[in-house]
Amino acid sequence: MPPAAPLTDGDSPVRLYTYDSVTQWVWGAAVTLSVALTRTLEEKPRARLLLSGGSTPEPVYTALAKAPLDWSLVDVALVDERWLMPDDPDSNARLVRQTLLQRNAAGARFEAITRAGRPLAEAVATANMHARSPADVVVLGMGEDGHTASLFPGMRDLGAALASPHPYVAVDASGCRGAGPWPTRISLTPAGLASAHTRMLLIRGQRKRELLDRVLAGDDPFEYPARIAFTTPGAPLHVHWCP
Ligand SMILES: O=C1O[C@H](COP(=O)(O)O)[C@@H](O)[C@H](O)[C@H]1O
Repeated sequence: MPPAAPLTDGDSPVRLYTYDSVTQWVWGAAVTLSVALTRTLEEKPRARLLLSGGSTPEPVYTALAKAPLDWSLVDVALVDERWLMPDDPDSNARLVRQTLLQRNAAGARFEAITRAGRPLAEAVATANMHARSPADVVVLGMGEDGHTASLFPGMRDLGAALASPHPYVAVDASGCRGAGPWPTRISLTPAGLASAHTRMLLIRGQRKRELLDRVLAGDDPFEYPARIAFTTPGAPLHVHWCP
């Protein structure tokens, strides 16, 4: 099924695609990602795909796993990770393994950020080393507090993360409700997002639709860090939403 037509015009830094049903949203987003990866592989020997975690993207990743790509040429990495081992049920690595890295996509190369016995600083350094290959396609999410990746409003080191020249940083989101029981995290930064030629934001539900309107009404990332998705110079942001 082809993606729904964007609601915003072609010059806007944000293109909004709305779907009537979850099924349409899943397939619209999955087809868009599959096309973006196919086009990348027409231009480059390998494609680099960065994926968010959380609860929203699961069915899209499951659908994308069926895409008829040469997945052995796709490097899959994470937008962010909680300071949990990659087999922890609450880790973003586990989500990606159980949903995307199946079926046709089982042959993709996956880089988890955390590994048993590896300290936080080393995990960040390794993520930054992998990120020397710039991201091509990035899938972002947005929490109900307006966070994206692991950049939370009110987070004490948010300024440093936003200004970092490095693609990944360690963050301490203690006291940020949206971080749940996992305050220590590793996050993509605007510097890490900038290279991607395809940026997608996957959101569902009326609350996030209303939040999106507030996010799009300004440009201060300290209020809503999700604004980096469209204020970071580079590619336009494709927002895929359904009720
Ligand atoms: O904690 C996280 O939350 C966001 C949003 O997740 P959702 O459950 O509201 O969809 C996610 O994008 C991020 O990768 C994750 O670490």
